Parts: sequence; C-alpha cells; structure tokens
Amino acid sequence: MNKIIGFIGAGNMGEAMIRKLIEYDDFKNENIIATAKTVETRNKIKNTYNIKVLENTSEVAKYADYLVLAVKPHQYENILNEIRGSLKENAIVISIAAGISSNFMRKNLNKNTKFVNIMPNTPVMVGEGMIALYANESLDTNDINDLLSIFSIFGKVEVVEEDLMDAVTAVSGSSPAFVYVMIESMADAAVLMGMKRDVAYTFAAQAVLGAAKMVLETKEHPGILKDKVCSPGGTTIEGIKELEEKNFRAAVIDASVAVAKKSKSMNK
Ligand SMILES: NC(=O)C1=CN([C@@H]2O[C@H](COP(=O)(O)OP(=O)(O)OC[C@H]3O[C@@H](n4cnc5c(N)ncnc54)[C@H](O)[C@@H]3O)[C@@H](O)[C@H]2O)C=CC1
Ligand SMILES: O=C(O)[C@@H]1CCC=N1
Repeated sequence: MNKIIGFIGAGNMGEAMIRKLIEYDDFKNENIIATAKTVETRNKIKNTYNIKVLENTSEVAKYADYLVLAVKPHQYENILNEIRGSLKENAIVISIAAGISSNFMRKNLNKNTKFVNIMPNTPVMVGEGMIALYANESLDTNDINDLLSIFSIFGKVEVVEEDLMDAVTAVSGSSPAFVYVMIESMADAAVLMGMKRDVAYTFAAQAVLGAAKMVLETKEHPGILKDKVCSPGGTTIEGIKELEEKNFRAAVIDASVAVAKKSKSMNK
C-alpha cells in the first residue's frame, strides 16, 4: 500500500485506528500521518507509534490520500473549513463522527471532493471492530472497494444505507461500553465470591468473547444458543430468571434506543 492515511485527532478513536494500522505489514509507519490539538498528544503519538506527526490540520490534509477526521462532532465544521482548501487531489475525507450526515460533509467540502461516512468502534484497535460505511455518490466502485479493503484491517465492514447510521451507532458504535459494564459486573460477582479480580476479568471477558464467536460462527439464533446453556432444573436458568425479573432485555433495548435518539438529535 503506497497511499498515505492521515488522522486529524488522536483521541480514543484516532489512536485505536493508528495502533491497529501500524501492526499491519502493508502500511509502513511512514504512510501514516497525524496531528492532534495539544503538543502533549502530538509527542505521545509520535513517540509511541513512530509515525509522522504534523503540527496542523492543513499539513495533514496536503499529504493524505485518506483523511480520517477523528475529532468530536461539534468540531467538524471548523476542521472541514480548515482542510477544504488544502486537500490532495482525489483524497477521500472520512467522517467517523456520530451525528454527522453525508449532507453536512457535502455542504462543507468542495463540490468534487470525495468523502465517506463511517461508524467504527474502539475494538478496531484489536482488529475486531465493526464498521458501517455509507457509500455516497462522490465515490466510484474502485474507491468503495479500496475503502472496504482498508477498513477490513480493523475488523468487519458492512455497507449500509444512511438512515441506518443512528441504529449502527447504538448496536456497534456505543455498545462496547455496555458490554464493558456487563464484564465489570460479572467480574464483581466473581470477586464477591472469592475470585481474584484480574482472574475474574479473564473469565468474564473470555466468556463474552466465546459467546459472541458462537453467534457469528454457528449462525444459530441467540435464543437457541441460550437454551443450550440452560440445563433443565440447572444453574443457568436461575440466573436467566433473575435477568428477566430485572428487565435486562428491556434495559438493553432502552439503552440502545437512547443512543440512537441522541445520535439523531445531534444530526447535522
Ligand atoms: N470513542 C468511540 O468509541 C467512538 C467515537 N466515534 C467518533 O470519533 C470521534 C472522536 O471521538 P473520541 O476519539 O472518542 O474523542 P476524543 O475526545 O478522545 O478525541 C478527539 C481528539 O481530537 C483532538 N482535536 C480536537 N480538535 C482538534 C484540532 N483542531 N486538530 C487536531 N486535533 C484536534 C483532541 O485533542 C482529541 O485528541 C467522534 O466524532 C466520535 O463520534 C465513533 C465511533 C466510536
Ligand atoms: O459516545 C459517542 O458519542 C461515540 C460515538 C459512538 C461511540 N462513542
């Protein structure tokens, strides 16, 4: 890969992507460039990942073939204003932000600039991310194929219609946070029952990883997989009864709907 991928912002999401990319043999460190707001973050990224770190956004825009805007949604307008005039010919500007629509990108970029809206999640850092991509009219088939192959470095990629982006933000963008709360709670229970905390995190996280892999690889309905864990008159069904009484399913659904609602309300 001789294309340059640039990052504006290197916080949680930007750093997660950079960290995965430098492990990938086809992307040399010199093909990854970044900038961040503070000198501290710029130095940290430079020293940790040995990539080229530039002082300002327009410098990154000048060199990047793929330009990831890894800043918060409310900063998009300023950043797009800053980069608009400096972009490399044929560069693709990548929005990863919740609530930033293709229309907003279109309005704030020059007419012929290529761009794409994606919704990633932090597990991109370990190559198990889930990325949704909305392919707009600025991209041709080659661009889309190139983007799909780059993003597959980070995990799974699916092309979706734009009206599903709020749902995606809930089901894969934000949901890792819900799962971390669940893992933490499972481990708390094990600690309560005498297990060492670090061991408890391994047990809880591996159980979640295994259950997720079962859904993906067996393609069985999650309800059937659940039934196979619940031995008649056994231990698991006692726990399921508690979860049902405490409205676990409704809590997860409500949490997801709240995320999508917030994402929609931010929509520009
Ligand atoms: N954290 C997550 O799990 C996910 C985040 N996103 C999206 O990623 C974007 C970034 O989110 P986070 O990384 O969580 O936020 P963050 O606050 O951790 O990182 C944002 C970074 O942008 C930098 N920044 C701000 N203004 C800048 C400027 N003018 N020039 C260069 N850098 C600048 C900040 O210094 C900071 O390091 C957001 O738009 C969010 O919606 C999308 C999916 C998941
Ligand atoms: O909390 C947020 O706004 C971002 C978007 C999806 C995950 N984190």
